[in-house]
Amino acid sequence: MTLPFDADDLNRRTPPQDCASMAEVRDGVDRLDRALIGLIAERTRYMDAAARIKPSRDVVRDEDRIEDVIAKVKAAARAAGVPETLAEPVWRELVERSIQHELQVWDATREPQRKRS
Ligand SMILES: C=C(O[C@@H]1C=C(C(=O)O)C=C[C@H]1O)C(=O)O
Repeated sequence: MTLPFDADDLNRRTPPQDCASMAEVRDGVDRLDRALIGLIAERTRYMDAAARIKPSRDVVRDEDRIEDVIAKVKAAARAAGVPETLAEPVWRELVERSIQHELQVWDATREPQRKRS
């Protein structure tokens, strides 16, 4: 499997501790954002797969799995030195938007009579 972003593009960034100008800082942020979008794009393809696999619209939103995702992200954030106060709200929003996407895909790929009325 290849990485879902251009590693050469990312590798051209100046490490944060070596940045001497805001131009270098912003170039590094822009390169990371492109990589993050690539990762979020692939995360979204898993939402498409979930919409294909789940048997009913009622199970698109799974509260236990949401809390499992958030707990794992908080642990990963702690390990990586990312403040939980940054990671948790970002992921809660990402999951909510992902569920909206999954619901749209679920509806678009089912027969009209099986859609929510
Ligand atoms: C992809 C799923 O569907 C939803 C989306 C989730 C996510 O963005 O990680 C988590 C829970 C679900 O409500 C899933 O159930 O795993």
